[in-house]
Amino acid sequence: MISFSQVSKRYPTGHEALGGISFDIEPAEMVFLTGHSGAGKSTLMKLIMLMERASTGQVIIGGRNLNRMRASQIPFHRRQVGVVFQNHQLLFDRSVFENVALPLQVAGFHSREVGRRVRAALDKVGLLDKEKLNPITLSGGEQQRVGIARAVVNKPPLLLADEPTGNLDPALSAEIMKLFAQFNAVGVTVMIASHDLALVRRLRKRVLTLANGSLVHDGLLPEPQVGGGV
Ligand SMILES: Nc1ncnc2c1ncn2[C@@H]1O[C@H](COP(=O)(O)OP(=O)(O)OP(=O)(O)O)[C@@H](O)[C@H]1O
Repeated sequence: MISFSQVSKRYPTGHEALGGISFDIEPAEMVFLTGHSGAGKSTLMKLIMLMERASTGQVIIGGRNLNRMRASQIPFHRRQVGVVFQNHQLLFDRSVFENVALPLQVAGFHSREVGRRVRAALDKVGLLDKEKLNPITLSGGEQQRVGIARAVVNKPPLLLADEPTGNLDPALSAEIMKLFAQFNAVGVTVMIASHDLALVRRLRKRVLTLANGSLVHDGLLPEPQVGGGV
């Protein structure tokens, strides 16, 4: 589903955010992306969304080579990739329903189909009874759920989340991760950037770790050493 082959990204400032990264993620895998601040996590996700282009190397998403993708094909590509941000980027002058409906309206769905799909997405994140509310009246965890419903409403095969639990307490963070795992269980490929190593470790999924733009670990995180000795 995601294939990076010797991918580097140098910004116009001259800063190399990623240097020679290679990895493959199969359809329906769930992986975490970790690393220090500035390690290159957001840059890697921006390459997948085609918000940035690789300087060298090859990025293939869902069988399509992004290096060769023309500008006219980018909207179609973006519809295949649901994105969840830390600050969820909801519109506070619209209802929960309207926020989740946006991607479908942009894609030109008929209003009856929009209603059906929005309610299905809100049901999946447990917010069906809040559709008429303004998201500003919701808790942080509920707002993040609205962001997730919006990301999955047109059923993308790939879901990316950049620090989706950054502002949430541990219990809410675990709930949000459970939601991602549920989407993954029905076949969605999921990639989540997170600083929360304790939470990531508990979920026992593959972890890609970046340091200064290089991939320094790929696999399960080792269990923490407790107490030392034996
Ligand atoms: N548009 C840009 N122009 C120039 N440099 C950039 C740009 N975006 C990111 N960088 C630099 O590239 C490096 C990687 O940034 P990136 O945002 O990918 O890191 P990150 O791992 O997501 O960090 P954080 O966890 O703090 O979000 C940083 O040194 C950053 O300053």
